[in-house]
Amino acid sequence: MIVLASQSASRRALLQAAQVPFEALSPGVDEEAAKGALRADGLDARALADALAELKALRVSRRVAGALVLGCDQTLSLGDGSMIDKAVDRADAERILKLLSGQVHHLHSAAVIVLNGEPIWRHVERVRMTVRPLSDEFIASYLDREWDECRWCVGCYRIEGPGAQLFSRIEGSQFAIQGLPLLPLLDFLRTRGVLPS
Ligand SMILES: Nc1nc2c(ncn2[C@@H]2O[C@H](COP(=O)(O)OP(=O)(O)OP(=O)(O)O)[C@@H](O)[C@H]2O)c(=O)[nH]1
Repeated sequence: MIVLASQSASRRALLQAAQVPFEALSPGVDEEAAKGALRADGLDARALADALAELKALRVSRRVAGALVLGCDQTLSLGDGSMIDKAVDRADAERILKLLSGQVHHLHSAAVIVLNGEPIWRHVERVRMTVRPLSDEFIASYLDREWDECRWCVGCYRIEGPGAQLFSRIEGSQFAIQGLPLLPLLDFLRTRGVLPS
């Protein structure tokens, strides 16, 4: 059994589908405040995802002595290294999708496992995402259908849903896009006897 320090339905679904025994606890982290402080320290997108994943796992680890606690986070970076946050409203989602249109961006999907307050494993997977050129009409119709679902997703897309229509190429793991670098995590869990080898 592991503890997932997350409120993400998508992360829970990934672990459930892979038959990883877990319980989920909310990390209770003010992510925006933490993100602001870490970015002020100059962390890039990859390091930021790793640090936030660790923070969530550490926060829950204090409450569950002896448990393997998994924290996760995702960040999205453009070619110039600038980062995109989750859309605050539908107009912001339109702005983001116009920014991503016809460009390559990277999604950084981090996972950290903490045991008794000590990080013992971490993995950040970078997925290279090529968005095809999107017309304003397509973006508007896509958000008409998908805004209520994709608003919780960094990048305004659910790759396993209509988000697939945004891309001409994806280089990396779909698991990592949906929420966490699953295969490296399963490798680690096998070494700990949580999963059968
Ligand atoms: N279903 C689905 N979810 C996605 C996709 N891309 C990103 N997400 C979700 O978008 C969210 C990214 O925000 P985060 O800040 O990393 O996580 P969160 O949802 O706030 O949840 P916590 O783990 O509690 O922080 C996660 O829940 C991801 O699982 C996707 O393509 N499909």
